[in-house]
Amino acid sequence: MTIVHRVPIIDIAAYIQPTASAADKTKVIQAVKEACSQYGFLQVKGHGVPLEAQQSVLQCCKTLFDLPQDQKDALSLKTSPARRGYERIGSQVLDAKALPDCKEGYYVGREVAPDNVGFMRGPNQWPNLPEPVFHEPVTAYWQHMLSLGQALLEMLAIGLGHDVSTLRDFTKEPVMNLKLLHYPPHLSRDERQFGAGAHTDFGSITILLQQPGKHGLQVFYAPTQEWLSVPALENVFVVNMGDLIHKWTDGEYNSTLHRVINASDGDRYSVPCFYQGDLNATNPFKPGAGDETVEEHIRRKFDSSYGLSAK
Ligand SMILES: O=C(O)CCC(=O)C(=O)O
Ligand SMILES: [Fe+2]
Repeated sequence: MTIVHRVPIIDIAAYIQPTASAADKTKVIQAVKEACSQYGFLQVKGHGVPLEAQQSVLQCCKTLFDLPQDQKDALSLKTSPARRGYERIGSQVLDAKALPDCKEGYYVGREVAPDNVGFMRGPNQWPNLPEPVFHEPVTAYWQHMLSLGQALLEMLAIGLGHDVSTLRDFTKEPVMNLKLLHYPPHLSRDERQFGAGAHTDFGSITILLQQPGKHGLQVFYAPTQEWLSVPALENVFVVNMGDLIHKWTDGEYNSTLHRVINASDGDRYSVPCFYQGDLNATNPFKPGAGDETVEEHIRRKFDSSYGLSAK
């Protein structure tokens, strides 16, 4: 019998609901742990993020990327020390063996005053759109991701046998950035062209919202050397482990290669949320081990993917 491998869908409602029994919470945590070890990826439902908030942020993608090119270029992330703002199609090379990615993107994170600027810290570059059209739905979605990110990290920590309190420094003032993404229709016949080249994510965890029905994400499953397609399902988030969690758990939670080829006829929008963590934190699971900080790790990985020198 052939075994079909697929990224599991896990209902995490029992962890989030205060009234759920301890036994049900344990079951969810165990299922999450197994998915993180085997695939490095899971899909979550029962997450508590309102569907309208998801639909609104996807609409924000369309509104933003429909703006004239010069208005988008005026928000370029390359001029922002906080690494917030817009990148043109072809700006990022996620896989050095492939062509530059066929996607445009826009990073937005916690709003920080201009006098508190630093790496991934500082003001956002908001487009010239009415606040209820862009700023407000994006900010509301960011808040939902912060709560879901916290819950997921707790599940990961408990699954490894730690108390939730071990996450205190790491989740104190976490850097967590949304990336609004637009993949135009995939027209190239060049095998080296991807929407997003094969890569692992840099940070701790990524919570990805795919536009429902717009498939395109593929995850590498090393035991069988297969690329597994992860369908774009409504009200289901894709969650994956980043390089920090991989390193900090000695690979027990796997940071897995993935890539995107827009498999739909038209445009594809998606919104990954990169939960990096508090920049000053080190490995919460091995305090005092002398690891590099979150900032040192992220700066190295992020800047090299854009050809930026570390500042
Ligand atoms: O757009 C997607 O489905 C995934 C994007 C992704 O992997 C990334 O931006 O790191
Ligand atoms: Fe990714």
